[in-house]
Amino acid sequence: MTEPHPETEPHPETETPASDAVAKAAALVESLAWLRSLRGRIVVVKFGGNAMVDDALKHDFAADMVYLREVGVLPVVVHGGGPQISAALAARGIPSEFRGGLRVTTAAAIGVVRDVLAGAVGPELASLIAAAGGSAQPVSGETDGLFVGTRRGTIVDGEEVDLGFVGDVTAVNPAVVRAILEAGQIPVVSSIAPDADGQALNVNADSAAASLAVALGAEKLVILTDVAGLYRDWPDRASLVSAIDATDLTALLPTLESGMIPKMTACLEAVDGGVPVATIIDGRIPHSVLLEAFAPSGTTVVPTPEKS
Ligand SMILES: Nc1ncnc2c1ncn2[C@@H]1O[C@H](COP(=O)(O)OP(=O)(O)O)[C@@H](O)[C@H]1O
Ligand SMILES: CC(=O)N[C@@H](CCC(=O)OP(=O)(O)O)C(=O)O
Repeated sequence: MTEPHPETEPHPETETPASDAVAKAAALVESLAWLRSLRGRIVVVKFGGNAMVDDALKHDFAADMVYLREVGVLPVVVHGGGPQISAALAARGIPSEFRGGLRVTTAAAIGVVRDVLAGAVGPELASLIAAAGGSAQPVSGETDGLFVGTRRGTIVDGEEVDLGFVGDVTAVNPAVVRAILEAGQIPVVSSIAPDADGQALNVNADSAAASLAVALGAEKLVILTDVAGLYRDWPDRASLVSAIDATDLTALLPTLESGMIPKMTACLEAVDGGVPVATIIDGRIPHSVLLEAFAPSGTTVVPTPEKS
């Protein structure tokens, strides 16, 4: 009797692969079209909501960014930090309130906002990406002219409200972000923008992500949040919007509340500025960014189709 050849004899345990292994292989094959469409393209990802304050979700997010970069997509992260800023202000006894989804930022608060975003949250996220096997570079909007901001207020119930040191990004010089991408790294951007006099302004991170996506000519803007997406008739859970075009969203914007106002305004700005698609996804789900790539979820905003 001849001895079985170790390299050609089937291993008894691998003769019938488990069905979950087959499903994994199928998912990899399925991801090919998506990979091809995004390879070499910039995807701006706004990291925020629950995913920012849950350690396991933070690690999953960092791993997703590393994965994207390894397969040739160019992720650029813009991070939020609302809960961390609120905690730091409270610890210092500095009052803080939101109007129209934006934080009223006093002279006492702006330094804390900058310390939390650019001094703590951004560097921590960059370290997590490094721990997940990637390479990331924290960069504040104040670095090398990345952002220039202009002060803004807001309208609440028809009344103009002064928000203090809060701004919109009105100019972007993405050279520093491009240099980080070219060095093979993942930029992690904090949403602080100096005005023309060098005064730091607090910019909502969704809004900063949209401005950056437009300036970089990104292929996609992805915004993580802590709901399943945009609800047309919040809080009616049956009213989740899976896709909406810019015209329809413009009409819906005045009916939105709180944090959804800057978020959906950001999506609109992105697609109006030439980004082909902006998506709000549920960051409470582990690996939400990768999952969205395989199986679209949340709310997708697209430009208004041209009439033929
Ligand atoms: N139409 C709506 N659809 C979805 N969420 C809404 C809507 N209107 C208000 N919200 C609220 O907005 C929140 C998201 O905004 P925010 O808390 O600022 O998000 P994040 O922390 O992810 O930046 C949701 O958790 C929800 O409570
Ligand atoms: C003007 C304004 O509201 N700025 C935000 C900046 C951080 C942010 O946008 O964080 P999230 O994405 O976690 O909400 C703030 O002070 O909370």
